[in-house]
Amino acid sequence: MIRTLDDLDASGTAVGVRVDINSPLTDDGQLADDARLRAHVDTLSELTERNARVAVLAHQGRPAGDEFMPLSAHARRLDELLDAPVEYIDATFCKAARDRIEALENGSVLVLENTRFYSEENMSFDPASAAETHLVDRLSMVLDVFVNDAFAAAHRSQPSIVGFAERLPSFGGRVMERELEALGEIRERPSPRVYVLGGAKVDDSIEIAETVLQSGIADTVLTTGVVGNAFLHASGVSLGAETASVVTSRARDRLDLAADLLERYPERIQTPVDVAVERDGERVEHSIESLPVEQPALDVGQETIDAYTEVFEAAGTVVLNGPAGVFEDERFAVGTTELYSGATDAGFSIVGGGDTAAALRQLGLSGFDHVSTGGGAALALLTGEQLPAVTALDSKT
Ligand SMILES: Nc1ncnc2c1ncn2[C@@H]1O[C@H](COP(=O)(O)OP(=O)(O)O)[C@@H](O)[C@H]1O
Ligand SMILES: O=C(OP(=O)(O)O)[C@H](O)COP(=O)(O)O
Repeated sequence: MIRTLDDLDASGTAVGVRVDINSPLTDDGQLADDARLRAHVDTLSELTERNARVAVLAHQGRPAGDEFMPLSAHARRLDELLDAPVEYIDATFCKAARDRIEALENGSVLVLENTRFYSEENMSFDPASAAETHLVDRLSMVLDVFVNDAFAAAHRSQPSIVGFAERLPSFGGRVMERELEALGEIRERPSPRVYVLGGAKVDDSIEIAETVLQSGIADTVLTTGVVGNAFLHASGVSLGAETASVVTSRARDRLDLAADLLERYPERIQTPVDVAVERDGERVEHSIESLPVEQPALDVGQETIDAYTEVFEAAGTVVLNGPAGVFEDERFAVGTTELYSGATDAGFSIVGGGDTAAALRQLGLSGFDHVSTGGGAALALLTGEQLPAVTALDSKT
């Protein structure tokens, strides 16, 4: 068990809070979505209301990526979202940043610059080595305690995620606490547990399918999206050249494992029984028996939706990751809309994933028991892994 804000006497202390506000951006560098910022309001408000001096640590994008940007827009948005004053400095751990942290008034917030502007933050370290990095070493001089609220980055072993717990009294924030509570005890969630794996990260999903089936975390795996097409392809169904090419471009070396899983768990993995393609501008559905077709399969068909929805009705827990089709085009958003709405009928429903969250917002879908702020982190936890951020917090409790 990690320590939480309930265990922290925050008043007057300088608290470093690692958040994950890595967000989609518009072409001119503005925030396209502020869901991850809103998620951290509880933790940040609680600390300012308790008179802490708060230094916010966060990343945005990856080096050389389109979304590798400063955190100035994020700081402006946090200033709107929080009652406390929020300042921003385009420095992370140099003397100027440390001086600003020391000059902070109780109950105010300073957003430090993107941690990934510094090379060490883009590498993996064990906690003891992470504690020796420049970022952790120098910030530890001016911080009294550390709060990790960055659940969505908790599967990374980067200095700002795992290093501070070695140097400072460390606590999990409210997002971290809620996510671990909802996702950490997956084996204790009611059975049958059904994992619906869709989207386009085919190799990752095949590996997740293996882990959750083998460990018994999932009773059944339902496949949709490119993942569903990949399982069909692996089972020997001739989908047509276009769909096969999407599958093979997304699945580098895991299709053999998919074929193996279908043989090992024939009763526990389901693949689509029909797909939807575009013909003359219209959505047209084809049963698997009537394949191959020339056009790419862009969604699951109605019979698949019905069959999977029936599985949800008897499910204790449903975990969904990845859209069931190309939801960006409304003709092919049917599978995603119907399956995600259907999943809310299960005893307990959990959804996660960056594109999945965007799909839910775009399609106006809600009513889940837990919507995770994390994609990779949520799935790692849902396969029973312990996350590096949690290991670091745990070891110092
Ligand atoms: N049948 C399909 N063919 C092509 N792309 C698809 C298909 N089904 C889903 N996708 C695409 O998968 C993408 C999202 O997948 P992914 O990144 O794995 O999701 P997440 O970020 O939620 O884990 C979307 O852009 C969607 O258009
Ligand atoms: O957006 C994130 O992960 P996600 O896309 O798996 O939800 C986190 O900010 C982690 O980012 P990273 O995958 O660049 O380490």
